[in-house]
Amino acid sequence: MKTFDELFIELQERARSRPEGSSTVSALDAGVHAQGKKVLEEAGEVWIAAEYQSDEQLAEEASQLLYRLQVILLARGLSLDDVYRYL
Ligand SMILES: N=c1c2ncn([C@@H]3O[C@H](COP(=O)(O)OP(=O)(O)OP(=O)(O)O)[C@@H](O)[C@H]3O)c2ncn1[C@@H]1O[C@H](COP(=O)(O)O)[C@@H](O)[C@H]1O
Repeated sequence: MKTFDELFIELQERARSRPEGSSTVSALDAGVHAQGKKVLEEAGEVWIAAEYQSDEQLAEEASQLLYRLQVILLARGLSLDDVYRYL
């Protein structure tokens, strides 16, 4: 189990060290267009899960949306503090 902040630190480390087989490295290399499509895809899956699926499926889709959101922030060089100051 990890928190949103802990995941972001982990992804920053993946971006820095670029380990073989990392999903994050592949997603970063795919570029902003592909990253944006993933954010939209996962957001749609969250909506579908909320309307038609189980609590567990909703939670899983939400985790994927959070991951994809972090990837797009990371690719742009933003930190979580850049976002938190608007909360
Ligand atoms: N939380 C995630 C995570 N969520 C989603 N994904 C990626 O997203 C893929 C699933 O996306 P798809 O679009 O294929 O999913 P889908 O077909 O829509 O699947 P469903 O939504 O229908 O279930 C997975 O195979 C992963 O590549 C993730 N990849 C990595 N992480 C975490 O990120 C950290 C670093 O991972 P690596 O970079 O792979 O080392 C680790 O803590 C991982 O657990």
